[in-house]
Amino acid sequence: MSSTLSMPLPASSAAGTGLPTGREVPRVLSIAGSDPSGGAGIQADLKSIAAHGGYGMAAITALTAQNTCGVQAVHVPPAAFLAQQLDAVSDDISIDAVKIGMLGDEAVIRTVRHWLEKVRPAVVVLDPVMVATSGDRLLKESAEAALRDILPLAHLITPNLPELAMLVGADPADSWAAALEQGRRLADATGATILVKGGHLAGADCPDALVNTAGLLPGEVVEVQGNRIDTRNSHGTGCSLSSAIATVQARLGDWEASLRTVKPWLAGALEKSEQLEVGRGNGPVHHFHHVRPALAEGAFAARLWTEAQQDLADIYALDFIHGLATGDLAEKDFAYYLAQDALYLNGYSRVLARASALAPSEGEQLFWAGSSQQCLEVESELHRSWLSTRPAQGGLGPVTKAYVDHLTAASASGSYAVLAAAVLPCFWLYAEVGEKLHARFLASGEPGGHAYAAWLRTYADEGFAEATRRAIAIVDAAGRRASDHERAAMVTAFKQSCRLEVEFFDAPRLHS
Ligand SMILES: Nc1ncnc2c1ncn2[C@@H]1O[C@H](COP(=O)(O)OP(=O)(O)O)[C@@H](O)[C@H]1O
Ligand SMILES: Cc1ncc(COP(=O)(O)O)c(N)n1
Repeated sequence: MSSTLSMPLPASSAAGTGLPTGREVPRVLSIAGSDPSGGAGIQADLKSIAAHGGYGMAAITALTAQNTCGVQAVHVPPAAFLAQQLDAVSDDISIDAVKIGMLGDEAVIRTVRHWLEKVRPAVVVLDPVMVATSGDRLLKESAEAALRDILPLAHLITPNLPELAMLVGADPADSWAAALEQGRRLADATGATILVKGGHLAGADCPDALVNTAGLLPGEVVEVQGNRIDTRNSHGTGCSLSSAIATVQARLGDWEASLRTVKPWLAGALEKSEQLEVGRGNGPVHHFHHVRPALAEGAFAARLWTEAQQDLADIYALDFIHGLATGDLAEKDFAYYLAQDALYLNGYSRVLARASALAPSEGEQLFWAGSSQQCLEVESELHRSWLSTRPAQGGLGPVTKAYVDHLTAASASGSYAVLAAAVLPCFWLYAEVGEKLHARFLASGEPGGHAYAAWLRTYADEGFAEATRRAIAIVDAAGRRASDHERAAMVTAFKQSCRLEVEFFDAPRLHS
């Protein structure tokens, strides 16, 4: 073991205070090697930093040619150029946290050491990278002593078990207790906090622990439990963990809280790693597993429209629609349809009023309130004109009741988004069918003796078309804001209404 281990360099003053920078977006510098396959090194660091809301920077210590199967080559550029990179950053930018990864050789370590002594960043996390997951060396054996010497300049050191063993000059720990004991020894020797990681142990658990023997933590050992994820995609876990914890520490100033934030994220990144399908070996983790892809404007409405296509096709195939178009529809069927429409509109108006009550903005509140009023006006117009000359057709029909019940249930769900999705088909499908029927009527030369000519002309209402466009835009925006769960409920409510639109047009055949 290096003699310098017993003579730790003084850590920077901020190390002990653990004061958070309080910055919303910490500026985090990774000093590490490049992994062109994107899973480890600076590439993993920049993703991890961004995944935790930091602003990532990177000074490159070494270039590697590697992929998920192993390291093919390592090129360490002149250390003087690394010094230039580091100075370029620190001369211009306040750095809230530094993460140090692969250092490569002694000259690089010396350069980083001088820079750390000069700049004294408030948070320094050092991952003593020596050997890649694939077993390839990333630090020259001759540089191991120099690496030990730089450790006291770090506030947190994050060795895996083989690295921990090497740093304390012992055999790799074969139990968690032995690993913690080695962690204590390294904490004693460096004055830093050690993150002892359970990744290389066997068993269903995968614990990590912070170890500090200088009284910086609530206890000498602070353990954070975790379950072992069954995956071989562990390429870059150490890099990802250390840069994530540096970022969160810069914001929180509390190592335990930072570890408790980062560990579940890393577990999720390991769990979702399969989704990436990167490489044939030990694949990378999914750094952004927690970020849902944003839906583009119109994308959710487009999805709903796709869902509605079968119901639209079913509507066009109905005898009722066919009869309305040709004028051959039995008068009693039409009368039944109108009477049910009037009853439906009354219930629909109440549900739209509820949408108005739940609306998140005054504009939408006004839209639904206006639509609700419009419904009642159309209803009374139906009674005044079309229904005044036709005998009453009994009470509430079964489909009308089912439709109004469905909408009422959607309004009782309390979700504005679900309610808006449920009321949309009455705008959208009705406008679509009306426009088609009207166009067909015009194309046929508006035959004079057509029994439903006056009704078909009412379909050419630009005001209703405009209201429909607005309703679609409102539901689209609500869908984009919604959680996955709520969005799925919106689709279900929308589809149910589409189905009921089909049944509503078919009801006269069955119930008149
Ligand atoms: N299979 C796994 N399931 C859950 N967490 C893991 C797994 N493997 C590693 N980890 C976690 O990933 C981090 C890195 O650990 P480790 O694999 O020991 O280090 P390294 O990547 O440096 O070899 C630790 O937080 C560890 O607990
Ligand atoms: C450039 C670089 N830095 C670090 C590692 C170690 O990562 P891991 O041991 O997690 O594969 C690596 N493979 N490449």
